[in-house]
Parts: sequence; structure tokens; C-alpha cells
Amino acid sequence: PLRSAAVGPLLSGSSGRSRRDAAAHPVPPRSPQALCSQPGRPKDYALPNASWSRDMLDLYDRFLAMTKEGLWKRIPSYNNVLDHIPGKALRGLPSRDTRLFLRSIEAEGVGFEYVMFLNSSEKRVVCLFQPGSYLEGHPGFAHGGSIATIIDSTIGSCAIFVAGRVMTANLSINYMSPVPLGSVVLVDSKVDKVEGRKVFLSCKVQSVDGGTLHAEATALFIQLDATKSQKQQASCQ
Ligand SMILES: CCCCC/C=C\C/C=C\C/C=C\C/C=C\CCCC(=O)SCCNC(=O)CCNC(=O)[C@H](O)C(C)(C)COP(=O)(O)OP(=O)(O)OC[C@H]1O[C@@H](n2cnc3c(N)ncnc32)[C@H](O)[C@@H]1OP(=O)(O)O
Repeated sequence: PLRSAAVGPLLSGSSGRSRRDAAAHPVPPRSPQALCSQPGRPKDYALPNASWSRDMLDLYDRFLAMTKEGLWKRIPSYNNVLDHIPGKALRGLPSRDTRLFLRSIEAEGVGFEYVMFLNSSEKRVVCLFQPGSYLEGHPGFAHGGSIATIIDSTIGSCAIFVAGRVMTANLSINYMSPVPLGSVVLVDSKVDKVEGRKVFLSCKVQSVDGGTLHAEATALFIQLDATKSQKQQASCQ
């Protein structure tokens, strides 16, 4: 109930807004910070761009407004994993020609358009996701693997918050309704329990108006301990 209650006002708000209403209530201007990355920092992709639909912008503004109350925090998103670890990228690590999978399509709007928000007290990460045309599976719909990717990454960010360095051990997804390309869905993930190094999480993928449950998932992430992660890293050099 808390979950739906917490998201309810968001969803009912946007479901109550027809396109006409939306036209009558233009999206409020965003603060300059909300529109651009911080100077001197790698590009933050979790910010509005021209490819974002009205639903995406509207939902973004609602979550951004909720960050002002302190419960929610927008998670910046860079095209390289290391850039997410403050200071890590500056510690003389060899620069590698790699990109975070979700940010591997540079053109705006055709790949994974998304922004994640963290609610620490609820151990919850919600991702606003707008799948682009290059993620097609069945004509007009997002590929099941792209849905698995955004779920794995949203749940993974949730697990990182609780347990730091983690890896996905198990991800189980039920697909209930295909996600149209260009639509906006809410990927709502939370930590269910932690047992030692095991972090158990669940996730729902819903339409913005809450009327359609597209998918639901459970996952097990394992916290990496220092030696094993070095060994693992050694093995994949
Ligand atoms: C809020 C802040 C958020 C900040 C976010 C910021 C930045 C993030 C930005 C970018 C990151 C992008 C996305 C988000 C992050 C992640 C998403 C992607 C994650 C992945 O895409 S990652 C790739 C796919 N992933 C793998 O490539 C893993 C391959 N695998 C292994 O590397 C090992 O397998 C490992 C390490 C998993 C475990 O190995 P290990 O040796 O450390 O541990 P061990 O085997 O001893 O298992 C310990 C206990 O877990 C139980 N257990 C293990 N596996 C189980 C299973 N499948 N089912 C049920 N139970 C299982 C055992 O039964 C035992 O249980 P018990 O203790 O009770 O005996």
C-alpha cells in the first residue's frame, strides 16, 4: 500500500491530465541546473532532452518537485560506470574505451531514455523509462531484452545503494503486456530483504497512468567481497 500510495498521487496526477490539459498547463520551466550537466563533469544523461515526450517531461517534473521535499534524489547518469564513482575516475585508472550498455547509443531518443530517482528511506529506486526506436523487438514494441536491461539496472542501482559493489545472481521476469516504443513506463524497484551478502529485490514496470502492469520481476544480487571481486577482475582482464 505504501508503494502504491507513494506512487499513486504521481500516477493519478498524470492520468488526470489529458493532452489538452497538458497544453493548458505547460510544463513548468526547469532550473538551469536541471537542464544541463555540471561544468567540468562528464555529461549527465539523466536530464531532459528534445526527445523526451510530454509524459516523460511531466513525470520528471513531478519527481524533481519531490526531490525538493528531501525524500527523493535524482541519480545522475554517465556513459561510463567509473564516472559514477566519485573520485574513482581520477585515481589514475587506465581509461578504457568502454561505455555503460544503457548509454551506448549516443543519438537522443532512439535508445534508452531514462532517469532514476532514489528514495533512501524506502530502499527504493524508481526509473522513468522511454524506450526508443532502436530497442525494437516485435514491430512497434520494446524488445524483451531491453526491458530486462532497464529492470536489471534499476534493481541494480537499488542494490548498490544497500550493498555497494554487487552483481546480479538471478533475475526473473514475467512479461504481462508489451511496452510500445516511445511510451513512458515507471520501473519501480525496492529491496525486499538482505541476508548476509544476498540482496533480494522486486520490481514492477507500469504505465504512467498505472493502468497497465507491463512486467514484474524479482532478483537476487550478491555483494562482492574484496578478494573475490579482485580475483574476478583478474579473471576478466
Ligand atoms: C543509489 C545509488 C545508486 C548508484 C548507482 C550508480 C551508479 C550505477 C551506474 C551504473 C551501473 C549500471 C547499472 C546498475 C548496476 C548494476 C546492474 C547490472 C548488474 C549486472 O548486470 S552484473 C552482470 C551479470 N551478473 C554476473 O555476471 C554475475 C556472475 N556470477 C558471479 O559472478 C557469481 O556467481 C556471484 C558474484 C553472483 C556470486 O559468487 P560468489 O562466489 O561471490 O558467492 P557464492 O557463489 O558463494 O554465493 C553467495 C550466496 O549466494 C547464493 N547464490 C549465488 N548465486 C545464486 C543464484 N543464482 N540463485 C540463488 N542463490 C544464489 C549462494 O547459494 C550463496 O548462498 P549461501 O551463502 O546461503 O550459501
